[in-house]
Amino acid sequence: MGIIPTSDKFPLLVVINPNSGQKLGLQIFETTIKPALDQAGKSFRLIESSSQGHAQSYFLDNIKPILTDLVQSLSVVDGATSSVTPPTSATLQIMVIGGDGTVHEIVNGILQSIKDSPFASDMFRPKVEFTIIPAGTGNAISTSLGIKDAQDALDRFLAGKTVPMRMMAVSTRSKKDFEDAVENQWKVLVYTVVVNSYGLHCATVFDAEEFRHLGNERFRQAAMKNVANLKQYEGRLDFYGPVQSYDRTSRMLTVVARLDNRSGSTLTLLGPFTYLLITKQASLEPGFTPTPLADSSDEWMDVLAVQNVGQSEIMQMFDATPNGQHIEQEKVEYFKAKTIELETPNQGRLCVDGEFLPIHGGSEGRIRFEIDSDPNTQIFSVFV
Ligand SMILES: Nc1ncnc2c1ncn2[C@@H]1O[C@H](COP(=O)(O)OP(=O)(O)OP(=O)(O)O)[C@@H](O)[C@H]1O
Repeated sequence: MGIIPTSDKFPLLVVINPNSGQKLGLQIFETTIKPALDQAGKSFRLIESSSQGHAQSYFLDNIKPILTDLVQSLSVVDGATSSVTPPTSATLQIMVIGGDGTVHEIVNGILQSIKDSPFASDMFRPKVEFTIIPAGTGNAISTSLGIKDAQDALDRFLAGKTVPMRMMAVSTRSKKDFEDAVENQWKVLVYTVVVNSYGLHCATVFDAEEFRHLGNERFRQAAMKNVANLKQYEGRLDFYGPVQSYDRTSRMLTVVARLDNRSGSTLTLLGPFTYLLITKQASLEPGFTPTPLADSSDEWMDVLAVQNVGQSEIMQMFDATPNGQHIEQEKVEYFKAKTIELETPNQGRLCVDGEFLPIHGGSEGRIRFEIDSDPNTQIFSVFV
């Protein structure tokens, strides 16, 4: 199913998740978004997600025909020879009325479809510009960009300035590739735009599903449940290549490792971890800024690590997260890195943008996190 442009401008794709957050997506569209788009003369096509995974499968199935139509609408026809010159790039605009989970699904649907295909190559590479109308629960991406509400997001879209929205690639190795020591054995399982977590945060997100009816409060309820029954999560974190660390004395990031040396790790944290985040966003919800130095556009992943602490240290950390002051606390470690591997001795669970991945344990079950630098996947930007 393709899209026939209704004008010389290709339509904006408006993806609504009616189930996000307080379920206000359709109302926000009708009262705030549609009148403004109509007034601006901006044509659009509405895509309403009907179930979990629908936005991802929609883009997996439809992004190639959509890009084909987009390219056709931009191709230049030579009047004399009738030859057609297709563009080497094309910009697709997607407005999401929903939360981070919907953005995550769209990104993964698009990349699953076009990666390693002629739709993302040196000959042709699309650009995808997101406008995120915050209608979810956490709205981490919007909150981190300082977007206050739907009207603010809309105003930024109409103003037209974008910045790159970089992703993290989460990879594993198959048992066979690991045993055969196959070169380039890492396979990307998923791309994440918000956060990968292990330990207390992951357990909290997992348990928060049962409190979904409580809105944002569900994370607090689930966190308190897990703090009351605090566990330590065994594992080691190996950093490769350049690493920066937050230095509490100078209150600055300092270089720990400069080399892009992939032969050995440049820093190791031996755990066990109470709390571990690897993220691209400063805030995960309004009033919760665990990685205040994160920038969704830069070439780093921000790491917040708290190793083997008790309830009082964790509560002290939570108390200081609204303004990011927890990074001054002794037990809180903060890094910026480009390639990280997590190895756990036993099976475990990883949270990737609100979804869950099993960790198989042992060195063959290592999970790699990388700030993705492939130009064929770094195609996303966001209006700011
Ligand atoms: N029509 C639908 N009914 C039920 N669930 C849906 C529907 N459409 C999408 N979903 C699922 O809703 C989930 C949550 O979506 P989303 O992330 O947009 O909102 P949120 O969880 O409230 O916000 P945030 O991720 O910002 O905290 C996603 O996993 C998505 O797959």
